[in-house]
Amino acid sequence: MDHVTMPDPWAGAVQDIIAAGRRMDRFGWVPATAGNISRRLPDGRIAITRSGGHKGHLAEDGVIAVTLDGQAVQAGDRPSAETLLHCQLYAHSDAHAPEGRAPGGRAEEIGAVLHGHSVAATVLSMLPGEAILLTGYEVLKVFAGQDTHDTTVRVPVFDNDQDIARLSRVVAPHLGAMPAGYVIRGHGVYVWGRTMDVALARLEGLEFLLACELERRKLAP
Ligand SMILES: CSCCC(=O)C(=O)COP(=O)(O)O
Ligand SMILES: [Zn+2]
Repeated sequence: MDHVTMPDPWAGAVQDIIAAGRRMDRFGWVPATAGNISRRLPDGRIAITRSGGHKGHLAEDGVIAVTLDGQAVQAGDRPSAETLLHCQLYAHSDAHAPEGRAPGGRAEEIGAVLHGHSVAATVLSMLPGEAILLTGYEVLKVFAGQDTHDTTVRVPVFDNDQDIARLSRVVAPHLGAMPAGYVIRGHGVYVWGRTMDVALARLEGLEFLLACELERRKLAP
């Protein structure tokens, strides 16, 4: 009988995260040690980047496991400083996902979360206001529930806070109503998806639109 090799879920998650970090680095979205990346494991735990490393040059030991409440599985491991922002998205999706569908941008099953620090997200979010409005762009259709350019997608902007637990409490009431993700002021974006590929596509879409918006405002301030 042929020997069948079963895929190793941990190795798969680590490779997804390493590849995502490289892709984000190619676009310049993870400068220095910025950004963090996570993926859900089949047992409900989360694979997430270790704090402080360069996310474009991750090795296998740059990814560690945490529980859904953000505790490192292995004592002494230091997960991303922003782990709680990832965990709250997974926990919310567990509590609300209607079988993985996301009509109208409502809660969906979340399998991967990405955080980057692009120039466009950083600069645009320093302008006053509680949201960045994206209107009329074809690429808006990359977001769940959007099927026309003829619409406005609201990307909430939350004030930055070094106290991540407190920041997560500010984000909490908006969970399930952010089809494009959110931005932390002067800091960067959070985007998620059912799979790593979906999360990456949405991140590329959002970053493209933020870059467009930055250019547009330079032309017509
Ligand atoms: C130099 S970036 C400051 C920290 C940050 O915002 C970030 O995204 C990276 O933090 P981590 O602990 O995940 O490495
Ligand atoms: Zn950050």
